[in-house]
Amino acid sequence: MQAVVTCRKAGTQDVEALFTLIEGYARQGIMLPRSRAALERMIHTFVVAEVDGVVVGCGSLFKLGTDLVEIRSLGMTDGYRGLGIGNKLVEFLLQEAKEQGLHKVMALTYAVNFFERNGFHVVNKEIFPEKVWTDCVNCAKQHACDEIAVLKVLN
Ligand SMILES: CC(=O)SCCNC(=O)CCNC(=O)[C@H](O)C(C)(C)COP(=O)(O)OP(=O)(O)OC[C@H]1O[C@@H](n2cnc3c(N)ncnc32)[C@H](O)[C@@H]1OP(=O)(O)O
Repeated sequence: MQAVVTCRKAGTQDVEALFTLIEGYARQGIMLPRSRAALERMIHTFVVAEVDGVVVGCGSLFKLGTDLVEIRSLGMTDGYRGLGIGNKLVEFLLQEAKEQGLHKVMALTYAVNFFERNGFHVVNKEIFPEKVWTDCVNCAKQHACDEIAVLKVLN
């Protein structure tokens, strides 16, 4: 029987799964760490992907301005990468952004090809307002950021 993949908004019952997933990538320097308390506070910004009811991926939308939002904390658990679930999560996040009336979606990432396949293009980091960099104070690489900025403008 084929596995059922679904995307949905996260709830407080997902905090532990999100914490574990993000912590794993934070240790590899791919994501910023998020405490359980912070996740609880920001849970309304998160979406999750489930396979047969088990959380295998997540992503979040962080509002940066009246029309600009950032995709953050996007990742799959081991064994679930490369199965098209990331594409589904991004689609879901873009739909969420649209419903919130936000038409410019950006991300800072190393997975540039993945975002390009989802209709984003590489842009100069300098085009974003100062506000974008609020989270960077928590990043070990803040003075040597090598992530690439990508942007998608929604119709
Ligand atoms: C803003 C941020 O949060 S950036 C952090 C991004 N997260 C990470 O780097 C964590 C590690 N990676 C992952 O968790 C996942 O691989 C993700 C989120 C990047 C992509 O999710 P997946 O489910 O693996 O991607 P999916 O299977 O939908 O792949 C879609 C396409 O992107 C490509 N792709 C997937 N991951 C990557 C990557 N890291 N770099 C480049 N291309 C990629 C795939 O080859 C695939 O191409 P295809 O459609 O021609 O086959």
